[in-house]
Amino acid sequence: MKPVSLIQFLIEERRAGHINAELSLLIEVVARACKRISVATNKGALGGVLGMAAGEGDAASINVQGEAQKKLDVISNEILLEANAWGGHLAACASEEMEDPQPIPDMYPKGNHLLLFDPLDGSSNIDVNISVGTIFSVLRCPDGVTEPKAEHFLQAGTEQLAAGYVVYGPATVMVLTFGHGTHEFTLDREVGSFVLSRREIRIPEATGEFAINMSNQRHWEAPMQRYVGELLAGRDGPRGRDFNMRWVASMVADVHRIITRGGVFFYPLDAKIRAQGGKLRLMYEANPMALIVEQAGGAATTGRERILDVPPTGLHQRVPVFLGSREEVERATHYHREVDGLRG
Ligand SMILES: O=P(O)(O)OC[C@H]1O[C@](O)(COP(=O)(O)O)[C@@H](O)[C@@H]1O
Ligand SMILES: [Mg+2]
Ligand SMILES: [Mg+2]
Repeated sequence: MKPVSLIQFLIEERRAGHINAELSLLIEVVARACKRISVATNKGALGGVLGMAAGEGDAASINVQGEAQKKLDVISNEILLEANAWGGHLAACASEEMEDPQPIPDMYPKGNHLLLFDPLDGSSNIDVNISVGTIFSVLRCPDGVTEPKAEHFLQAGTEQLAAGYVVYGPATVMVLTFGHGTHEFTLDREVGSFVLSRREIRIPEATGEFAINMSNQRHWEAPMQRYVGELLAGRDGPRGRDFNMRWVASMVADVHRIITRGGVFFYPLDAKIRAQGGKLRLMYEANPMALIVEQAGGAATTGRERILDVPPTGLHQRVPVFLGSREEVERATHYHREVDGLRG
């Protein structure tokens, strides 16, 4: 079969009426920016991009989440902002690395879309040469809004027009959805273009593999203790089978494994992070991943409700995340809802 490039795929999606020309251009621009991030991550120590970003004096730079920034967090953020500034496809961008949304400069034409991104996900892994990635989500700019503020980004995940991630691993791979299936593209480094490698990905409904940071176990809520306890009990426990465990600590890499061979990923609420609502960010981590996973036949909840239905209250809002193979997400969610006295 003849290879299908990302550009050809976008034309097909336009013809099918799934996207318009402006959204197609936006995705092309994001893909181009991600190729540049891929080049920067691939250079590793030789590119001078490893280590912490410099802040005041000898201190490391801190982002809006109070987390120390890696040099590549800052570089990836700048690549995405710069690439998207002038194309006329966006009204504003919002990022994990910026407190407030960044409007498109007045000197450039403005479009009707809002782009949110986690420019470098799993950045604690960058110095040890483990996969990292970029996550993005596209929303429509509300009608009549010429200078979008944070409140204009606060739309439920069901409103996303597109969602995607790119994993910078042994191969650079983009996974994309417009709400009509989830598709994978692999970067052909010689040619410099993304090529369709899997169309209409399906996540198996059942799985024997889970991903969670077990070091937080003592802080989890009772239903999470119960659920994981049953998995760990294996063949002799109530589930009557053994389960395998994996944790990369790059959400993109963990989700990509699930998209490829099934599995389930949890970043639950725990006593340490209860006050902030969870670890992962709703608008540019949980929502795009939830749409990608649902479009591949999987499920995504906060442990209590569907992620895509969560009403957003802040640009950097955090939520618990349960996603992947439907049967396990539903079982873990049921244990939580049961304890809360909820049905389902
Ligand atoms: O270090 P922990 O607590 O296991 O958390 C790992 C999680 O944190 C993240 O690294 C958060 O993303 P950022 O690197 O973008 O802040 C996820 O990719 C990952 O799943
Ligand atoms: Mg992240
Ligand atoms: Mg990040």
